[in-house]
Formats: sequence, structure tokens, C-alpha cells
Amino acid sequence: MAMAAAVLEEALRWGGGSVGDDNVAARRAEEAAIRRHEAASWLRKTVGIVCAKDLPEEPSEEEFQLGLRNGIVLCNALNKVQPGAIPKIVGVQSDTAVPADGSALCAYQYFENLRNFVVVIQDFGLPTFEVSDLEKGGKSVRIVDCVLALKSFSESKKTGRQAACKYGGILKPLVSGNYFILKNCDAFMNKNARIHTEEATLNGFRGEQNLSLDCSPESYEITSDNLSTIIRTILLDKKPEEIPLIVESLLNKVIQEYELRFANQNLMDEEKQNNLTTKEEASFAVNGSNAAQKFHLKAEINFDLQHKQIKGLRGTVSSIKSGMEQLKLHYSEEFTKLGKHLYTISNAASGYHKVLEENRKLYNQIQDLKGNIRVYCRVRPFLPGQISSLSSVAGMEERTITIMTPTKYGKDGNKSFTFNKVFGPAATQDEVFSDMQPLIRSVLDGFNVCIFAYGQTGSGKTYTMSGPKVLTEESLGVNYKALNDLFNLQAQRKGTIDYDISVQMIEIYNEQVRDLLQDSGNRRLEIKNTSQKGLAVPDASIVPVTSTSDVVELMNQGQKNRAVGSTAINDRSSRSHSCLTVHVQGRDLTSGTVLRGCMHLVDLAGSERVDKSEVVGDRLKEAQYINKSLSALGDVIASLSQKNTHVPYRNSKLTQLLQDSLGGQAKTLMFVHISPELDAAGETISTLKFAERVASVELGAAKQNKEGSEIRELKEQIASLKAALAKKEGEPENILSTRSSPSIYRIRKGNATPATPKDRQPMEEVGSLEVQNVFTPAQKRSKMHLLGILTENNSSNSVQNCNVPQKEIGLGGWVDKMALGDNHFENSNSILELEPDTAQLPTSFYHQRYSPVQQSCRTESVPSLGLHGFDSATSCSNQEIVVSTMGLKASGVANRGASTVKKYEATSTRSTNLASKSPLLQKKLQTPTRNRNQLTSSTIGGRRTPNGKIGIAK
Ligand SMILES: Nc1ncnc2c1ncn2[C@@H]1O[C@H](COP(=O)(O)OP(=O)(O)OP(=O)(O)O)[C@@H](O)[C@H]1O
Repeated sequence: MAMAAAVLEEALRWGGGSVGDDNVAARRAEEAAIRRHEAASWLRKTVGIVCAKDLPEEPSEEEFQLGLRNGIVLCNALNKVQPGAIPKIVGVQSDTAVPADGSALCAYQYFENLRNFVVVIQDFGLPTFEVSDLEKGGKSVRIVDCVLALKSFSESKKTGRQAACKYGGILKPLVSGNYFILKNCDAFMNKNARIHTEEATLNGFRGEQNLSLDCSPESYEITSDNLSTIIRTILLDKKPEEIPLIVESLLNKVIQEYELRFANQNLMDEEKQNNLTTKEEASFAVNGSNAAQKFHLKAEINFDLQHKQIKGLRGTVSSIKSGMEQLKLHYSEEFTKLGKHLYTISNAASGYHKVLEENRKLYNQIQDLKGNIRVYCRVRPFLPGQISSLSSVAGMEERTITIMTPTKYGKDGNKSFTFNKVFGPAATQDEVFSDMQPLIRSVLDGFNVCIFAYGQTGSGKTYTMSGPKVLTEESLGVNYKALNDLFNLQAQRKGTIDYDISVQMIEIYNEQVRDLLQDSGNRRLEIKNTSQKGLAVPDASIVPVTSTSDVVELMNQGQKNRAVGSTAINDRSSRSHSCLTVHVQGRDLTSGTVLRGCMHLVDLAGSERVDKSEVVGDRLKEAQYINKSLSALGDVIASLSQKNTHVPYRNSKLTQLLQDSLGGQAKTLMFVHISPELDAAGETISTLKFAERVASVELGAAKQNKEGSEIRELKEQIASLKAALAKKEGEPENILSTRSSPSIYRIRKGNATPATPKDRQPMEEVGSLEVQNVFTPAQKRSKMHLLGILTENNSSNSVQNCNVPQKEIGLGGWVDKMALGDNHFENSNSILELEPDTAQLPTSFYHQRYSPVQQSCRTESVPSLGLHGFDSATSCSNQEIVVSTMGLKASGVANRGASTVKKYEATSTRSTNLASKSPLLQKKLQTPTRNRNQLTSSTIGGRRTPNGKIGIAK
């Protein structure tokens, strides 16, 4: 459009020049001269004129007319462009050379040449001129146009581009893409083109549209030059006053044409894209004379095209739809298949898990049967402050852990260890607990259990056993979770078994045993090694617990009393071994069977390299004690794994405490802890080696501590008789043995109230009171009757051989409960309180208490009681029981003693009958008396049971 505007502007100026503008006239003349020169040059070049004087290089108008007047140059040029176009040129003799003087020929002959030329030019559709234009005063400009058109035609022929037909004129640069394509445009190609255009212009383009559009490949380009020529041609003969009107009309026309062509161009592109058939194109060309028709046609074509496109789109949509349907179908089939596959896999997986679970159970059973110490390994995560760091743990599986070793430990730099279970750094407290839950639960079934945490300092023992410093529900350690679980089971079994649960908490600090549930923690305790069916227990406070909050409270108190110090490795390093002992006693409400279990939960102090932990002073002393006791534990383990007959349990308080747990009385689990740091690899390897040795120790199957009601009653009667007899005989050793019984403090929910010395009374004092009250004459008769039977049968050890692993003296236990109720114990604390110092008496002291003479005396006076079956500790505790009971009665509950007595009478009779009727029992009662060592060593085994009852740990 810019181009057209420029051309028209120029045309206006050009036309406007006729209004008297000299400059324009001069410019017009100049332009005409340039064009003439261009035409003459081309002709000279084409026909080979080198120095023809009648057609100079830059001819004037007249020279131009004269030079071409004979038509020979024109015809020759035409023949050059289109050979043979004019077969005969008048005046040319034998060659195409122009005759030196054209005047020799007559005007008629020359006219012949010009006529032939014009006819051919017309046939070519190029602009022509009149013969008169070659005369002086004729319009030489037409001849120039014609020649330049021929030149353009020739050039386009040469280049093979028909489209580039220029009609001469000054070349102006083309605006890229802004040229139009015309085909045989009437306005330009017909011989009447000029006239038509003129008419159309003059009529205000009321007539036929002469500028036709064609899109065929043979179209010509219209450039600004062409347009300029066209406009000039149109305006050539116009009066100056007509020119603005014509230009305006032309401008409108050009704009319309431009718009139409622009639209058509786009359409053409679309059509091209959609492969319009040649036929459609032809029909378009044929019918396209009228712009409206063309437009209509194009609209129709467009519509058809769009219709086709829509159709095509519809087709595509429907094919996509059907494709989607197929895909959907395909996917749903795939999903179904996948579902089935998943189902099979999940079945297989659950089957696999079942098998795994089964395997685990079987494995545990084998472990139980073999009595192996179970070993679980736990890896502590890196601590938040550690800029870590390389881990020494090279790999972990369900049961195997591989450690990167310093070269001295393994050739390939890795060493693997296998345990019952390995817990990685990400294992939660719940996961850890759930794996050991069945073991813990077996306490309620009458088994002894010992779980101890071992590992170098800072490796996470306290975390596993108790939890972190700040406790949350998730982070509660094994101790809390274990008791919580026991309480849950206790509640679940309420209707069938009546459980009593109580706890003790001690620490071994610098080889001294301390009661953590006592505020002072100063009282030094002894660990009672029962060496028989129970676990070695300290004679520390035993506190009944009924809920987790009780335990939390107690343990908080215990932890407060525990020795903790800061070292370079752990800012809260436990400087002592702590042991939470849980006592469980259950009575089957239907059968009367008593189950008794005991569980040690031990958090050992960590082994440490004093150079690393950088300890000095007290810390160093503690570390030395810790290392010494752990090395004693190592000796015990080494001895056990080598199946030595002598096991050095007595080398430390720790091994004394664990003696029963490591000696076959318990199901034992060691939790070995390791730190992940690479620089701890040395300690880790030695810890794991130790743990492997522990895992190899076979203790034999642990037994259930269960006793039937009848046997229990028998034992109760025997115990009471024995006690009464002993009391009656007033042996001084009874007093001694009473003094040696464990210190028993009553603490309610952490409110430890140890009895003051003022409250304490020697038991023998009240005991002497009780002797007269405890048995009625009828009881005494009954007792004598039983004694007689037992003596007659010379029975002893009977109960032990009846496989009664642990004995609770019913008189002290159940009778207390029945006759006196719990309140009684609250009141009786002070009475039961013993001299704290007695606990510190050396073991030899206890050994001495039963001199051979005394022993024989006991054996004489009591042999026929058959008490030895319960172990000599029973005799000690029996006395305590009597004393205690006497004490209780002396405290003002004598009335209720009647019911107690009744029970004794009844059970005595029953037992008598049983004893006389049962050959098996009688036979068992004949088992020889146990040796003195057994007696003496176990006389310190008496202890108070959870409810304040007094029992004997065996
Ligand atoms: N599994 C764990 N997850 C998160 N933190 C842990 C874990 N185990 C231990 N820790 C953290 O590591 C630090 C040391 O743990 P802990 O005191 O239990 O070690 P320890 O073996 O009892 O040490 P020591 O023998 O010196 O008493 C503590 O800050 C503890 O909270």
C-alpha cells in the first residue's frame, strides 16, 4: 500500500506539473530523455548498432523518431527477442544490418515494417504506438514505452521468469513482498488496455473491473515501476484539471484492488495449503471476471473449504474419540490384569510374611530350647551436632551388620557380624520394643527375663532402655513400654489371673549397690543370689505399681538418684549400671496356680577408653570401676561360651546381679549398641565381637515358675509348721536370720518414706508375742499330725522335686492378704523395718549363722518337715514370715487371726490326706536332705513380695 501511495503521489506530482509547474515539466522532460536513452541503448545493443548516427546513444525526441522511422531497427530488435517474429523486413538485404541510409526506401516500404512490428507487438500484448508517432510532433513517448516493454519481455524471456515484465521506466526498489501478481491483465495486456483503463477511469470505474486478478503461475509481477507506467499511460492525454479526479478514482481503485488482492493472497495461500485442485482453480479463473462473483466464488470455496475442514475435523475428533475409547478399554484391561497381578503378589507377600513370621517364631523357639542368649544390635544415628561424617557401618540386613574395619581387623576392610536382629539408625523405639515384646510378656507366664543394654559410652543404651532426656510418647524406652504392656495384659486377664506387679530399682556404682528408689541412696545393699529358680535380686525397696504413671514417677525418681556425669563423649554419661527389676506374681483364679516371673532391665554403664573420654578425678575412678566390671562380665561370658565348670560370677557386683540371667534361670536378651562414627570403629568391632561371643552362650531352656494350688497349700502348711516349731524352740539363729532378711520399705507412688530408726523394732520382740497367738490348740494338733506323717515318711525336698521352681510362702502372702488386707501393710512398715546395717554383713556372716551343729540341730528338729525341698532359704524366710505374721498380728489384728487359723486347719487336713494318699508325693518327700552349702548360701534369699507379702526368692 505504501508503494501504491508513493506511485500515486508521484503521479499526482507528475500530473500536477501540467498546471504550470516548470520544475515538473523539466523533470518530465528529463525523465523522458532517460527513458529514451534506455530504449535506444537497448535497441543498439540488441540489433548490433555500434555507431549508427541515426540512433545515437542519447537521442533527442526527433532523433529517436527518425532513427526508428523506417521500422528496420524495431523489426530487427523484435526478431532478436522472438526469432522469426517478422519474417520479412523491408530494406534489409542479406543480413540484419541496418542500411547506411534508409532514405533509399520509400515511405510505403517503411510503413510495411512498422505495421508488421506493431501487429506482432500487439500479439504479444505489449503496449503499441501509432505510425504517426514516428513523425515529427508524434508521441515518441509511446514508442519509448513500447521498446522498453519489449526489453522487459526479452529480459523475462531470458531469465525464464515471465512474471517479471517491466514496462520500462526508472527502477525503484521493490517493497519486499508488496507486489501484485497479474495474469494477462486486460488493462495492460490488451491492445485496448489503455483505452479501457482510460474509459474506466473516466467513468469513475463504473464499468467492468479491468484490473483482474489471477493466481496462475503465468502471472506477472506488478511493481511500483509498472504501476507508475500504468498511471502515466492513463494520465498521458488528460487535461490537467481532470488529473486529480482520475488520481482519486485510481487511488480508490488501487486501494480496493489492493485489499482484494491481499485477501485473495491469503486465500490463495490457504488454498495452496489445502491442495485446491487445478479444476477448481480453472473454474475460478474462468468465472472470475467479476470481482463480486469472484468474491462470492471465493466465499463459496472458502465455505467449502471450511466445510471440508470441519468435516475433516469431525472425522479427526471421531477417530480420536474411538482411539480414546480403545485406549480406555486397553487401559481398563491392563488395570484389571495389573490388579490381578497385584493381588497375586500381595497374596504371595502376605504368605511370605506369614512364612517369615513362622520362621521367626520357630527360630525363637529353637533359641528358647537351646537357651541361647538373644542378641539384638542397634546402631545409633549420628547426633544432630555431628558434621558427619563417614559411617563405619558398611551394610545392614535383617540379621547381619557389616562394619568397615581398620586394616588390622580384616583383610578386605569389612567385617560382618550376625545377630538375632539388627536395628538401623532409623529404627524407632516402637519397632525395637515390638520385637522384644513376646519375650517381655513371658514374665506374666512365670518366666524370668533379663534384658541388658551393652555398648561403648554414648552409643545409646540409656536411649533404648529409658529414652532420651526429654520424653515423648514415641520416645519412651523399653522400661516404660514393657511395664505399660504388662499393665495392659494384666487388665486383659483380669477375670482369670490376678497379677501383682512391683518394681525395684538399683544401681551399681563404684562396686556398691545402691537403692535408687530411696532419696538418700546411701544405704548399701546386697545382691541376693538365690542360685535356684529366681533371679538374683537386690534387697532394695520393692514398690507395687499399678499403672504406667506409677512407673514414670518412680523411674524419674530413680534416674534422679542415678550417677550421671559429663564426659567428652557423652554429656549425660551414666556412670553406673542400673537395674530395674520387675516382679510379677499371678494367681490363676480358677486353679489357684501361682505364676511368678521376675525381669531385670539393665542399663549398663558404657565401656570407655579413658584417653578418649578425657576423664580425670572422680570420673576416672568411675570409668575404672565400670571397665573392671565389664571386663568381669567378659570373663563370665568367655567362661560360659567355653562351657567351663567354674564361672567367675563373684568377681563383680554386676556379674553377681546377672548371675542367674546368664546362668540359665532366665530368657536373656542383650542389646548391643554401637556408635556409627568411623573413628569409633575400633570400639565397635570389639563390642560386636563380644556380642558374638555372648550370642554363642547356650544356657539351656528357661523354665516356668509355676506351682499348683495343692502343692502350694502343702508348702504353706509345712512352712508355717516349720516356723512355729522353730519359734517354739527359740533358736538364736532365728533371730539372726531375721536380722538378715532384706530391708523392706514401703513406698507409695514414689513417695519414699523409709522408716526411721525410731520406728523400727527388732522382729524377734514381736515374734515372741506371736508364738502364743498364732496357733490354737487345734492347729497345734493338726500341725503335729502333719509332722508325724512327714516324719514317718522321712521325706525331704519333696516340693522341689515336684518341679516347683519358685516358692512363695502362702502364709506370708495370701494369708496376709486375706486376713489383713492391704491397709495392714501400711501400718506394719515400721514393724518390718530392719537395721540397714545388716545388709552390709559379709557373706561369711551368713555362712556362719548355720554352724554344722545348728544345722544338724535344724535337721534334727525339722528334717521330717521335708522343708529342704524348698531349699534352706525357705527355712530362713519361713522364720521371717512367722515373725512378720506375728508382728502383724501383734499390731492389733488378732481377731482376724481366727480366720487364718481356720484356713490352716482345713489345709492341714487336706494336705495330710494328700500326703498319705499320694504315693508319688510320698516318694518325692523321701529325697535326701540337701547339703549344708545350699542351706547356708540361700539363707539370705528372703524378700518381700509386691503386696508387702514376704516370699522367698529361689
Ligand atoms: N536411637 C537414637 N535416636 C536418637 N538419638 C539417640 C539414639 N540413641 C542415642 N541417642 C542419643 O545419643 C546420645 C547418647 O545416648 P545415651 O546417653 O543413651 O548413650 P549411652 O550408651 O547410655 O551412654 P553412656 O554409656 O555414656 O551412659 C543421647 O543424646 C541420646 O539421646
